Parts: sequence; C-alpha cells; structure tokens
Amino acid sequence: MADSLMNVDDALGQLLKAARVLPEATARPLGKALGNILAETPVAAVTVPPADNSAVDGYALNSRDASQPSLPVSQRIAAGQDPLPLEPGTAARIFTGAAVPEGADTVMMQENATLEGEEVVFSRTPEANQNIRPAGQDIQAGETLIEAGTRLEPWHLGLLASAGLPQVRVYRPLRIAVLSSGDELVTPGQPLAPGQIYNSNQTMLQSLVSAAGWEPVPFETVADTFDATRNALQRASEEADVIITTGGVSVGEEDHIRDAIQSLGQLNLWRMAIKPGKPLAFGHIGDTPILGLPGNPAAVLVTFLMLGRPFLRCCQGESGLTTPAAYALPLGFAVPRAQSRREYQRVRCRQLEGRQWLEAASNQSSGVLSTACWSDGLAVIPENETLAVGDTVLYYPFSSLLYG
Ligand SMILES: Nc1nc2c(c(=O)[nH]1)N[C@H]1C(S)=C(S)[C@@H](COP(=O)(O)OP(=O)(O)OC[C@H]3O[C@@H](n4cnc5c(N)ncnc54)[C@H](O)[C@@H]3O)O[C@H]1N2
Ligand code: MOO
Repeated sequence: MADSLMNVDDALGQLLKAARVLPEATARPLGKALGNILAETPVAAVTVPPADNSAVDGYALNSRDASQPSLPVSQRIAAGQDPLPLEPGTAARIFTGAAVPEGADTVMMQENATLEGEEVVFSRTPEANQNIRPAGQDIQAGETLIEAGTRLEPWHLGLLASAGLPQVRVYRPLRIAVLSSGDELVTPGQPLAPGQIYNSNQTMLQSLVSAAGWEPVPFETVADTFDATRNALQRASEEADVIITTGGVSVGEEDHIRDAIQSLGQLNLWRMAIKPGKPLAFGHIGDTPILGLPGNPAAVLVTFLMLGRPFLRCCQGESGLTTPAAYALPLGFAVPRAQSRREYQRVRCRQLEGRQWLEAASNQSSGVLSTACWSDGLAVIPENETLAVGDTVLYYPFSSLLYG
C-alpha cells in the first residue's frame, strides 16, 4: 500500500544517519586535489601577506611629511625586494605588492604625484594608512585554514597555496561498484534479440559516479538468478567501498537483489514514497553499503541524485550541507490530482518577460530518458497536494544536483 511507504525526508535522514566515512586519508599535491574532501584541518605556518605592502603603484612616505611642498625620492622598491628603512623627510618610489619600508605609513597613488627632477610633488594631501595592505590581512600564522570535511574548490586550493602548502591530506575518492541486473540487457554494440533492450543504466550510472568525482568499478551484467546476484554482490562488496545496483528490487520473482542482500548482510530500507523510484533498497554487506536502485532509467537518475549522492558525499567524508541547493519557482502547469508519492518531475526552467517558470517535460514515464535530456532539472511535486499554474515549487537544476 502506498500509504505505508516511508516519506522521502525520513528515508534520506536514515541514509545520512547510516553513512560512515569509508576511504582512508592520503596526501595529494594541491594540483591533484580538486574536488577531494579534506581529511585534516590544515594550519597556516606563515602569515599572509607576510609584510605590509603597497596596494598601488606610487610613493611611500610618512604622513607627518604631508605638509612638505615636495619630497626627495630616496629609494625604489619593486615587488620581491626587501626595502631599507625610509630616510626621514623622503619618499620611496614603490610598486603594487612591494613591501612598505619601515618608517612609511602611507602610499600615494602615482596618478596624484608628479616627479620634478629628483623630487616628488603631490596634488593631494597624503593621509596616514592609505593604500597599505597590512601584514596578515588574509591569514595569521597558526590559524585554521579550511575545516576538515570541506570539498576542495579552486579557491580553497588557492588559499592553501598562498599559505605555502604543497600538499594536503584528503580522502581517497570512493570506489563504487556499479552493477546492472536483468536478463533482457544487452551492451551497446551487440545485436538485439527479440525481448532484449540495450543497457542504458550502466553507462548513465557510471557517468553519474564519475561526474560526482568518484571512481566507478564496472561489473558485468548480472543474470536474473539468486545465485548469480548473490555471487556478484559478494564480489562487489570485496572490491569496492559502496555498491550500487540497478533493477531487480521490485516484487516480481525475477527480482533477486533484496533476497541476495538479506542472505549476505542486512536490508535496512526498502520502498519509499518517491516517484519515480519507489522500490529503492538500502542495506549492508559486511561494512559495505549497498544502494539497490530500481531498473527504470529515470528512476535511476532521480534516486541517485536525490538520495544516492547526498549519502555518498557523507561516506566520502564531506561534512556540512550535503543536500543540493534548490530554488522556489512558479509552475507553468497544473497538478490537478494529488498523489501519495513525492514526485520529481523532469522540467525546464523558462524565461518569460523577465520571470522564470517551470515547464514540464512531455513524458514523465520512469522508462523514458529522452525527456531528461530535454530538461534542465527536477521540480518537486509534494505528496498529497494539488497545484495550480503559478504555484511555487522547489526546483533543482541538474547542475546543482550533480556538482553543487
Ligand atoms: N507488481 C508491481 N510491479 C512493479 C512495482 C510494484 O510496486 N508492484 N513497482 C514498479 C516500479 S515503481 C518500478 S520503478 C519498477 C522497478 O522494478 P525493478 O527495480 O525490479 O527493475 P526491473 O524490473 O529489473 O526493471 C524495470 C524496468 O527497467 C528496465 N531496465 C532495468 N535495467 C535496465 C538497464 N540497465 N538499462 C535499461 N533499462 C533497464 C527493465 O527492462 C524494466 O523495463 O517495478 C515496477 N513494477
Ligand atoms: O518508481 Mo517507478 O520508477 O515509479 O516506475
């Protein structure tokens, strides 16, 4: 009965609660750490910038000499040089990024200065503390740079480089066994016999895993028998950190994933109020979690993005927000009949007269992938609600579901 299905929030909550960090930590050079999860909190050994430096090309001076009609230029300081103390009553030619000499407390931009012989004349009165970037304005030595559990984006790597770190400790990317089950499945490139279809889930799921930054471990297609399923899951549990299967989780006699999980370990969850994707199963074989996604390709896409990826991010060691960003947008279509399952509809975000609204793909069947290709995201149609045109729903762009 649909009423007894667990709702999506509870199911996601249970998955996240069950998630444990699975891979070991390893040192990686910064250039190879993009997208990895920090396993330790790095601490700055140096102050950044290490010294007060000039924000502009101009002249460094002491503001107590501001009333002088002109100042002799006593030294030239380029970025990278270690300046001499400023001779009292003089100015120093200075360039952006160069260390401000001891004794100077301000820098005048060269646009407000004229060189007359050996002396500089200012068209504005210098004031203290102008155009100086103080030592440590970015990082103080001993400070925590980035919290463990952060996914390393380009700006994090830049910060670590600015603190002089050549490498970081990150978790090795998850190795995820990807298995499809079904006697009807044929690998693209082979001829199709009557009753057979091409295996689309294997390619899509391996790509979803890779796009999210993990390492897919592809397995051959699993035949629809209990023994073949059990053997494949046993092997996958030894070779990967996590197993994801597609197909064979529903109620028919040809569906063996649940029985195989129960015979090798435990089944923790099965079936939830989600459309598409109702028969999703979750369990463990030893310490290896297994996500049994349904066979319908659109159900694979939706359940991987909405439930699988947040769970896997936690298993990878990512902390904080592991659910993607959503946007509230008006529907360009109505939902006249309430449903007991929360539906994730394939939609496209349209612009009309400066306003965004959501258009539904023409076919929401869980067996159809062409409409996922037409779409740019998923709209959440809440359970037990009818909706009118213009009502606001949550919209997840595919980009935020996969990379956000
Ligand atoms: N009596 C019931 N039947 C079904 C129920 C139900 O509650 N009672 N639920 C339906 C729902 S909802 C779904 S979703 C499917 C899921 O079933 P399975 O996970 O057991 O998947 P299969 O039966 O193996 O396959 C479903 C469908 O997808 C095709 N498929 C499977 N694998 C692939 C692949 N790798 N590439 C492309 N297409 C694939 C398969 O041929 C089937 O057409 O169960 C409903 N039935
Ligand atoms: O969950 Mo199934 O994918 O509704 O067809």
